[in-house]
Amino acid sequence: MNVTIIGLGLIGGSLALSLRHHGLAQRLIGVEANDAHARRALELGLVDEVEADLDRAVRQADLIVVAVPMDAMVAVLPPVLDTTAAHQVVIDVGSTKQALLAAVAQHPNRGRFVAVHPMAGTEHSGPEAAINGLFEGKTVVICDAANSDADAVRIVEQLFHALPMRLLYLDGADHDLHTAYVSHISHITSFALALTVLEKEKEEQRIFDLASGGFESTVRLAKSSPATWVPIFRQNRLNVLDVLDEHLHQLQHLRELLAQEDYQGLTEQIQLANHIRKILP
Ligand SMILES: NC(=O)c1ccc[n+]([C@@H]2O[C@H](COP(=O)([O-])OP(=O)(O)OC[C@H]3O[C@@H](n4cnc5c(N)ncnc54)[C@H](O)[C@@H]3O)[C@@H](O)[C@H]2O)c1
Ligand SMILES: O=C(O)C(=O)C[C@]1(C(=O)O)C=C[C@@H](O)C=C1
Repeated sequence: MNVTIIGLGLIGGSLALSLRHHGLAQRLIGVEANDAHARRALELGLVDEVEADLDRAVRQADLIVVAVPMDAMVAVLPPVLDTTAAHQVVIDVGSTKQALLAAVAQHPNRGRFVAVHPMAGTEHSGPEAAINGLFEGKTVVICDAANSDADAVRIVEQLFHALPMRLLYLDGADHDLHTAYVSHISHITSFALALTVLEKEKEEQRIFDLASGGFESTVRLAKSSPATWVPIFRQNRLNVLDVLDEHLHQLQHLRELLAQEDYQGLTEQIQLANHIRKILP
């Protein structure tokens, strides 16, 4: 397969490495808005060439992957589909789905598009962040598969099985609800934790000296880029607000138990939280 990847950052770059590693891509063509990223992607060997003209890049590929931030995704996908022919397949890798699916719902080439979300990533971005093997053993969500052509879905299923990834099928609304409840809220809490510590602990050396596994593991996501996360929060605003209200309630409850010296109550809440061990052993 010839593959065109639009957006040569963490996810586009990692997918390029995985496709190459598994012998799934013969020729890899990149499209990248940031010249420095384009140059670095070529130096790192993520793609064979970078094409400045979007239409030309799309026409040369069997598979087109759109791997740009969610605000750009909604702008880029319709023109990509305008150029897509009946033998080609287009996928996205976006973290939210409803706005994107709505943007192409009436497109005459909608059937060639398969909405895909690999549940794998890191807090880093750009071509330097690309990792071979990032997707191995992880889940990939395929959304609203019934609205894509059956042969396009089959090609995408074979591709992700080969990486290998576990396939999960959801409709766009369920996808956005459940990713808000698990993934998006985790980023909000980590940003809030970093802001809290930076506000209270003015001596940065103290943060450096005292940060151990606990702080490192809970603050890791706060290193993530606003260019990735603001568009996600914007497109999934209502679901994120819903889960954020619950989170604020939980924080308030824990605060009240401590203020009231209700240590039995705190024990019970921590035991309830420990249930997560059964789900994620
Ligand atoms: N970061 C994660 O952990 C993660 C995981 C799964 C899915 N995603 C989704 O994958 C997509 C890409 O995220 P990422 O983490 O790889 O971001 P990234 O910032 O690492 O890479 C995005 C790249 O797209 C480029 N770009 C932006 N607009 C463009 C345009 N119009 N045309 C061409 N290139 C353009 C940027 O310059 C950048 O190099 C996002 O939609 C994100 O929601 C991210
Ligand atoms: O592990 C991380 O650093 C991630 O942010 C990956 C992560 C997540 O688990 O929330 C982030 C966004 C996605 O759309 C999918 C995966």
